[in-house]
Amino acid sequence: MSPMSLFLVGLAFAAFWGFFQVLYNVFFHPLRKFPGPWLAGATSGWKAYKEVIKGETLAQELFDLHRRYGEIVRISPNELHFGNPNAFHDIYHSSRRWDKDPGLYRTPGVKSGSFVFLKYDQAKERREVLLPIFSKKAIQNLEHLVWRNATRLASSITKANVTQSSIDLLFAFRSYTLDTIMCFTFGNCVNALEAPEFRDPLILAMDASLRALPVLKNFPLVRNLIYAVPPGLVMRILPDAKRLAPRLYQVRDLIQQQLQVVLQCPSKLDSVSHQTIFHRMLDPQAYRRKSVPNMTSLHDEGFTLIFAGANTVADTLLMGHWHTMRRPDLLAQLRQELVTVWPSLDTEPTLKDLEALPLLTATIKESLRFIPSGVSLTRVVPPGGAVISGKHIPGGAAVGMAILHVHQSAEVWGDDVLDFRPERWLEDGKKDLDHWLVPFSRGPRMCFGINLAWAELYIAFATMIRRFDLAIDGTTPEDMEWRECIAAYYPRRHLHAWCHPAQS
Ligand code: HEM
Repeated sequence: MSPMSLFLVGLAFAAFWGFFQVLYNVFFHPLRKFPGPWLAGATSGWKAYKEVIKGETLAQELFDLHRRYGEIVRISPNELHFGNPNAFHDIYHSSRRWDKDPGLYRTPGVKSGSFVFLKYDQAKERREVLLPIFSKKAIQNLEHLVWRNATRLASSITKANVTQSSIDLLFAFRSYTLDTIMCFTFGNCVNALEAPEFRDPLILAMDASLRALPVLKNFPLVRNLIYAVPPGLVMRILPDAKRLAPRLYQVRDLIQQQLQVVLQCPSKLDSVSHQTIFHRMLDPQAYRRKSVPNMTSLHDEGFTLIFAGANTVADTLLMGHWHTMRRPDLLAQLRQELVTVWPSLDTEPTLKDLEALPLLTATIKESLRFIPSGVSLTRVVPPGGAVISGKHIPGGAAVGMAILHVHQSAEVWGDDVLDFRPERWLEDGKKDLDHWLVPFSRGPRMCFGINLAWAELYIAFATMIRRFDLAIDGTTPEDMEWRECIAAYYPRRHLHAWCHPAQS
């Protein structure tokens, strides 16, 4: 058979297979009775089209889809999205140790990090090893490290101020959180805070690589190819490689280099005053089975911890500062409150002092409510099915709910749900709001960096508001529109602010 005939036979076979799949999805699939756009139920191409070709944030469109189709929407042949906030607590309940969905969690191309383990048991084993370095007590003992990075952030901003430039707060906050997570986990920070204009190569590479994630999430074949084939070959065979591949590989390489710095010179760890992932993961005594995982596991854990820990905190700071700067009255009240525990700029307060400030705490909670988190954190319903939000869902279905849909539910937060109003946290009878604040998710796979995150948030908010007179430099609400790329990607001009040193 000639190559052309072979090609035509292949094409015919693919067309037949595609047709057969659409028929199955529409008429025989266990989820066929769930409502949603017809095309979404028929083919996963609908979601790919929205997320990759149109570059949309599906979570935003889902508000409209839930209004049209009800509280459960079929957004892919085997995936349901829930719109009722109660469903969040059903899916991410501590008793539900469901697998993570490979469709989403294989996207980063690593398999053995806390964030990407599909099975609860694997995640639990690793969590037991790492939890001691992320416990509340461990973080309290290391708050000086966070303060040190916040002070470095302030001094880099002050230096930039001398040249009369406003600050790119997205990259400034990401530099602060990247240095902090690197210092905690690797004991070796990249000094992103000292990079000119906060544009460290790792910051730029991590940001640019976000754009590749929707492609990798929606096209498993592409991603398997990209991760399996050596970079040089990928560059030749992938049409969009020039834009996508170098950044992805750059991030991996840079993190690998950081690991190597420590692995090749273990004595570096002697000067680190705290336990890092190296101390924990390479200690056989930390494991029930008393054996340590291989180097790939160490790399995967480092890689995912950096992604899980850096952008999330920075994006919360970004949203919080954007909204707070738009309310000068709030900024002034926060400054007043801070002065009570931080009267002279020469002596910083303690984390405990900050935690006792009601308005600061409320502002952080409200910032966490505004976190740009639109990804549906999909889980696989176990065989036999489960009841979610009062409905029976067949086993094998991927189910999830974007945090955005809990945080923007008017039913929970009231008609002013879209207003940034920290005061809501201070009003009487609003204690139950905490139940609906779920930025770190809930249940057995809930974030275990929560204590570090809160410490970073308190210390950075306090530093920025106490040390600087802040004002937005030309950023518009359109600039702040983000695209869901598993993490948030800001395609327009980043939030820029004037940060003039405050009088002591
Ligand atoms: C404001 C900051 C943060 C937010 C909003 C946040 C949010 C989340 C969410 C929603 C999850 C659940 C994801 C899922 O279900 O797949 C998660 C998991 C995780 N987070 Fe965070 N996170 C933050 C900071 C951090 C930090 C600082 C670390 C530091 C190491 C961290 C490490 C992790 C890890 C390792 C997991 C995976 C846990 C598991 O699957 O068992 N996070 N985070």
